[in-house]
Amino acid sequence: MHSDSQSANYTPSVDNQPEVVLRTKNVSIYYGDFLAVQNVSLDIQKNRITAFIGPSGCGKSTLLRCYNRLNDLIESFNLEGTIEYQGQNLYAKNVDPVEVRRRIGMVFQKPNPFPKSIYDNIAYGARVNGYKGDLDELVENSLRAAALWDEVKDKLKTNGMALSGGQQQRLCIARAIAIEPDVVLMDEPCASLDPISTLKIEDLMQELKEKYTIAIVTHNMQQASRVSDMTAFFNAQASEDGKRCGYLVEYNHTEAIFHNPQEEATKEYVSGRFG
Ligand SMILES: Nc1ncnc2c1ncn2[C@@H]1O[C@H](COP(=O)(O)OP(=O)(O)OP(=O)(O)O)[C@@H](O)[C@H]1O
Repeated sequence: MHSDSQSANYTPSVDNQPEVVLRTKNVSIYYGDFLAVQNVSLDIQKNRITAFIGPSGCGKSTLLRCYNRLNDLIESFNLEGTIEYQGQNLYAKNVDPVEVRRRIGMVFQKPNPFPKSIYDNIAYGARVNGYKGDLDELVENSLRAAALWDEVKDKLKTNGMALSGGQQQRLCIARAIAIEPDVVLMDEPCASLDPISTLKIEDLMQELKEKYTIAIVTHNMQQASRVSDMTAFFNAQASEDGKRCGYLVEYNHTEAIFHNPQEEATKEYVSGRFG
C-alpha cells in the first residue's frame, strides 16, 4: 500500500536548521477500526506558517486536531507513533491535555465567539487561568494583535455574536492569543469569510507568525501559496478494505511544492489537474 507515499514523505533538508516546535513521527490515526491517516512524519517549525493541503477526507483536520489533543474528546480516536511538542511526547501519560490546549490554541472554520461581550470573549480564558495582570490591557493588546481593536474599541460591551463573520473570526483569533499560546492551529479559518475578510486574516497571519507558530488547514491553494512558508500535501487512497486512508505525499517549502514538486500527484494537485 501507498507505493508513492513510501518514496515520498519527502522532507527537505532544511536550511538554517529552524527550531522544530512539533515533531510528528510515524503517526497513524484511527477512528475505531478505521485507519484515517497513515504513517505521517513531518516537523512544524517555529515562527513559520505551515499549510496542510489536499483533497477532502485525506485527514488534514484529523492530524491538525492531534496537535492540541482535541481528538481525545472522540471516544473511538487512537493514535500510533509520536508527536513531540518542544521535545516532549504530547501524548505521554503525565501530560495534561488542558495545559496542551493552553499552549497550542485553535481557531475553527466557523467563527465561534462565546455569547458574551467582546471584552469577556477575551477576558474569559484569562480569568479561568487565574490571570493576575491587567485585564483591560490584555483585552486591548489581544484585540490590537488580531487587528480588531480600531473596529471595536468603542463597543467592548457589545455581544461578540453581533460582529460580522470576519470580525468574529478575528475575535476568535484574539481570544486564542490572549492566553499566550506558542502555537495557533487554524482549521480553514477563512472558509466562511468573504474575500476582503479573508485577506485581512491572511495579513494578520503574517504579523502573528513573528510571535507564534502557525499551522493551517486550507482548501484554498492560492491561500496556501500566499501565506505559508511550508506546505504539506496529503492525499488519500483506498486500502484493502476499500476505505480511504490519508497519507502525506510531500512536505517542503511552499515555493517548492507549488513550483517544483517532487511527486507527480503534487504536481497534478497544485496545477488543478487532480482527480
Ligand atoms: N470523529 C470522527 N469519527 C470517525 N471518522 C472520522 C471522524 N472525523 C473524521 N473522520 C474520518 O476521517 C477521515 C479524514 O477526515 P478529515 O476531516 O480529517 O479530512 P480532511 O482532509 O480534513 O477533509 P476536509 O478537507 O473535507 O475537511 C474521513 O474519512 C472522515 O470521514
